[in-house]
Amino acid sequence: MTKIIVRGGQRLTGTVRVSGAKNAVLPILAASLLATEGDSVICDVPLLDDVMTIQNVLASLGAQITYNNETMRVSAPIITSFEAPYELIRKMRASFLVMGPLLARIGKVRISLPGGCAIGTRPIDQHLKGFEAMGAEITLGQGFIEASTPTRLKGAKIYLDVASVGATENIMMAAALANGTTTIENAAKEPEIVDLANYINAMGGKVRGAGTGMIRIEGVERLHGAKHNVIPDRVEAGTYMIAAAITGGDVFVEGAIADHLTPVISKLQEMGVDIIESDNGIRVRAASQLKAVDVKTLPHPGFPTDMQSQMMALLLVSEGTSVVTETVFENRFMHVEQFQKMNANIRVDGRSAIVTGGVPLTGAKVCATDLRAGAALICAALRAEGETEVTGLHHIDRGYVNITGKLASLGAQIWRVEEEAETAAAVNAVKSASVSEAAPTTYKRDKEVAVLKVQPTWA
Ligand SMILES: CC(=O)N[C@H]1[C@@H](OP(=O)(O)OP(=O)(O)OC[C@H]2O[C@@H](n3ccc(=O)[nH]c3=O)[C@H](O)[C@@H]2O)O[C@H](CO)[C@@H](O)[C@@H]1O
Ligand SMILES: C=C(OP(=O)(O)O)C(=O)O
Repeated sequence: MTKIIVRGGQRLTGTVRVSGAKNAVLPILAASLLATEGDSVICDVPLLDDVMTIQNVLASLGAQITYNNETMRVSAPIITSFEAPYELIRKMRASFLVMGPLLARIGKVRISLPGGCAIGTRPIDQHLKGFEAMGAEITLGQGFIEASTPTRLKGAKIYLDVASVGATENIMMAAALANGTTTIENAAKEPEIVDLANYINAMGGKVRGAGTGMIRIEGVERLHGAKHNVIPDRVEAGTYMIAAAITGGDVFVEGAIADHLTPVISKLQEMGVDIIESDNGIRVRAASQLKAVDVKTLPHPGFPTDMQSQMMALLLVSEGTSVVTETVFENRFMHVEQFQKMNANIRVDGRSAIVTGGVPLTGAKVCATDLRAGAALICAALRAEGETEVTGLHHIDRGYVNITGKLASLGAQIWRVEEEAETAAAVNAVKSASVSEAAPTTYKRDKEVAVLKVQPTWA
């Protein structure tokens, strides 16, 4: 079985560079479907399994895509299908974000209910409510959603019952080409929403207020391709900050934007970690003895749920008792059972986990139950006595570029063992190579000859 092996006890030092943000690049690539003319050139695109999945989704809909040197070029003058392939949509939550662009661009879409990390029921009612308010007719059945609109979508006033990141993004993209103005109230405020709005505006869109709870989108008739640099991944940055702190290390997280990490930084400071912010990154210096703190996850600018499990790893080695409360997803404590295999003292009580810190962690065989759980287990393993084997790597590969190589460069004793020796050579070469060395890849649809142009019904 493919696994990561960590031998704990090394203090991390040095510099680690943060890649482009997964949760920003995925909606941005979906939004590139909105451009009827010109190529989009997206820079700082991380080499992640989720990025491969979204580019395959785009290719299946008719987009032409190349990827080289962390730059993805997307051209979608013709949309050839209104049906997003089930086997891709079920892999990843963000693939559902093609629904808004397809509805806006061609007025028709058939898509399955999305997959993604199994951290809760993750309904999509707020996305659908938004599209319906804009005039889409939606039918659901047998795990599929079909939506269509006989005319261009209409601008609407939409209030989200929950400040959903995905619903805000999907509606924002649909509204960009709608007839009239859309307002999204109780919109999500995450930095990834702002990045998407900046990209849509670079394409000729008119989005105002992104980053606040009220976003106003004036629809335009057409959008064009644009060049855009993806923001650095705040969750990846936060993960390396925790990795540094848990080993009592001294690490410069290059590219991390402190403004995007305010709640994480402030919790680390409360625990006694020294944080030095600068224009091009964040330096993390940790004492060997840290204090317990309570943490409650909330939508941005609250403490991010995507950092909850990594923070729990750090609390395991801090003096005192902490209460970690998860309010965003109802099933995001699956890492607790895995931590317990490493001798952690944690008790779950409803939406809270009570962590008794300071108990020595020991290496164990553990499994990544979701993406961030996997990262958190690696963090804990860096501190644990002895060797830890982490399996379930398909989760980690969705969201971390070369995590073993990056941690090893900081002095961690960590390596990846592939299932079969032959695949090891190939996979490691791709994962560890700087992306600039990777050959450009062109993704094309299988049936290039049978191009079916899907015209909007109102064209
Ligand atoms: C690809 C991506 O960007 N993923 C992120 C995105 O996921 P995602 O966009 O799926 O998360 P949401 O913000 O939509 O979910 C937040 C909460 O709202 C609920 N909800 C959501 C939509 C809806 O229609 N109805 C509803 O009830 C969800 O079940 C959840 O309890 O934001 C999450 C919250 O910061 C992060 O953990 C994910 O990493
Ligand atoms: C939950 C996450 O991703 P997704 O929404 O794609 O499942 C995550 O990035 O931590």
